[in-house]
Amino acid sequence: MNSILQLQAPIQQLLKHWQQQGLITPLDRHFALEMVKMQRSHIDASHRQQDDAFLLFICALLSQQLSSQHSCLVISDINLENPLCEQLALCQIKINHGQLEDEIKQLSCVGEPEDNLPLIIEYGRLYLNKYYHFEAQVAQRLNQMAAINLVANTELLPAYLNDLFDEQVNSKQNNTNEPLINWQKVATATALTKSLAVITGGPGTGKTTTVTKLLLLLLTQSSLTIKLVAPTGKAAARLSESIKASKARLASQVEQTGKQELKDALTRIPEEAATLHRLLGVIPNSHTFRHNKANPLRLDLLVVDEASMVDLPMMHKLLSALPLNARLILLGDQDQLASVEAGAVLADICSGLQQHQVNANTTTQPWQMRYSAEQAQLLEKLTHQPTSQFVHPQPMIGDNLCMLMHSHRFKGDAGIGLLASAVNYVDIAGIRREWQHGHQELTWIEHQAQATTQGHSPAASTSKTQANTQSLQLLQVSVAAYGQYLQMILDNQYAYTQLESSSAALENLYSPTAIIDSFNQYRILCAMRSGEFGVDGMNLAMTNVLKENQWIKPSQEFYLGRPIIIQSNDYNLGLFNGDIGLILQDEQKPERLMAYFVKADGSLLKVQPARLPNHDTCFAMTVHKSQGSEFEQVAFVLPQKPSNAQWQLLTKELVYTAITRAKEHFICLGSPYVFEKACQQVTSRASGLAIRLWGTH
Ligand SMILES: Nc1ncnc2c1ncn2[C@@H]1O[C@H](COP(=O)(O)OP(=O)(O)OP(=O)(O)O)[C@@H](O)[C@H]1O
Repeated sequence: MNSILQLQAPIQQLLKHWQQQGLITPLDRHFALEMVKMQRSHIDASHRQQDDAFLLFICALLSQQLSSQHSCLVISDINLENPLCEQLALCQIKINHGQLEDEIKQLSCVGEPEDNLPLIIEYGRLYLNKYYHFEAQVAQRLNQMAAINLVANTELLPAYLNDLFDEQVNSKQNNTNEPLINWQKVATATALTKSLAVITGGPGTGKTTTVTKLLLLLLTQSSLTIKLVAPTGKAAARLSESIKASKARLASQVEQTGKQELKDALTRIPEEAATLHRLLGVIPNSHTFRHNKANPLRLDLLVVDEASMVDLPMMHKLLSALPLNARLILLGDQDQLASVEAGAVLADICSGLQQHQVNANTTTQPWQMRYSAEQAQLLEKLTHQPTSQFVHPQPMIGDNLCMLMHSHRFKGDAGIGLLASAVNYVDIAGIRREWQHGHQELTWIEHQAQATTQGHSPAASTSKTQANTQSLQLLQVSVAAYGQYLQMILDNQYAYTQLESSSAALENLYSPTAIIDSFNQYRILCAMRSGEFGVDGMNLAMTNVLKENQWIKPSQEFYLGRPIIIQSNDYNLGLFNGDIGLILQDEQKPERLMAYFVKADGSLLKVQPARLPNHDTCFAMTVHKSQGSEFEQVAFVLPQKPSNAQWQLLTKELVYTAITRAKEHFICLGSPYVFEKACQQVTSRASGLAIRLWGTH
């Protein structure tokens, strides 16, 4: 018990009970006690025991919320069934829902936005002061930028837009009777007319294609300093690759126009993307960045890809460092897992377009664009697309948004796209239909009580494998998939032994980049970290089965072919949380092993294994860590019998994110019950950002 703070016996009992039941963590307890201490310093000694207990209760609830990545506590959502409420009567506390907000406002450490107090209440939400300011300032800046209209050349732009957008795509969009709209064209026009543009959509809906065309048009009009960023190194590398590919595709279209200004502008579209951390300028061992409000970034236009991964504190830092006259384009998929840290900024920005909550009975499109009459008219003038049907009396920041809804990556009847869409709409009948359809791109492996061990595959033939036999089929697939990069490593090993006798062997060597590319074709993604079917269990199973098949020799920590995922940042080495590499023979000195990583700009980073920061093996990784990456084949592993705590993590967004990491083949090891129940758990993060951007809707 805190030595300075003397709590009365019932309150001590209450705290003890909460902790024993695992309802609060030591951090929650510490935070709540600090608030009580502070309250005591503000009120006279005659304070009542109920005051302490009530404050402890509210602070424990708030702290619980923050640990679950919510930005605040929504007071009307406080559930009196919450186990924390049991035993409150011991301290003579009665919670009266109707008066709860007023009672919280009476607490001396709770204040209004302008008060310098640790807790702030606004819009029926209780915030930690710091989070309140993050949220309020992010909203203020977004609203400010959203209101800035740019002068669009209505004489020239329609012709350019026609040059770049093929009207034929419309006919493929959907088979409803709704007028077909080329949303990529509309999104480009949106970003040409607004200082802030948010272009969202699922995988392959053409976000990069659209932004490349947009940059092309902008660069025909003026020379701009443009920066491309993404939250992780992997996502930045993908953005860079996608922009290059998109430019290459655009080249022939531009050529056909015969317009020199377009040809010139195409060469000026930047291709290199950096991580957000790199852009903002990391200061080692500090949470602050070199670029901030006092030292803004030097750029005219910033494109942020994978914006769903940007958490509230990071968005705050980014917007603070953005020059006042800069333009911002956010790209991302609002349906993916929300950021690892607090907030769901992209989902909140898009929330005003939501027509209804997605639930198990919904199969209709839940989103609809929301324009002001002026913007709809301008967009129609520029694009000749019928946007007026989406005029809304309260457009708010709707004028700045565009949602792309048609995936060009997955052909209309491709299983991955159809399954992802059914999961996204929580369409259980659709999910069952897609699994039963027999799509080539989808493979279902059922968790079974007892797996058969017939067959002579390497995995099945082993007796020492520690993995549960239920995952044998998956291990066989994984051995075959990982065998590709491991074969390249073995070929290199042989070639190195031949180097002395034949210099021609050098030509046969695979580069580290080629081997890492091959490794990145396939990945096991687990819903959980721990347990037999979590990352730890699957990594152990893979290590054993690959060893028994003599692909690897894991007798020492850093063995040839070991995949590594970095778990913490090391600014000196230039390695960051989530970076993935391989232990390979050193190209210069093949007798020693080095860890190789491909960085965001495509360059290779070679590090002595002993110097690696915190890391793990990475045959399997969590779905969370896979955000921003894609693989040809993905094997998604669900737990067999989730515990109560594990059920909390099994959400629709997790399943959707796992499926959409796969480009060609999606395998799932699970049970239909767990898969479907996970899809029915739709995440919602408590925040006030949506209200600040959209008002109450
Ligand atoms: N209008 C279109 N017509 C035909 N194909 C298109 C169109 N737009 C995009 N594509 C194709 O779809 C694929 C995905 O496009 P793009 O990379 O722009 O999508 P994205 O939304 O950025 O994808 P990701 O989810 O990977 O970020 C590309 O092969 C691209 O050529």
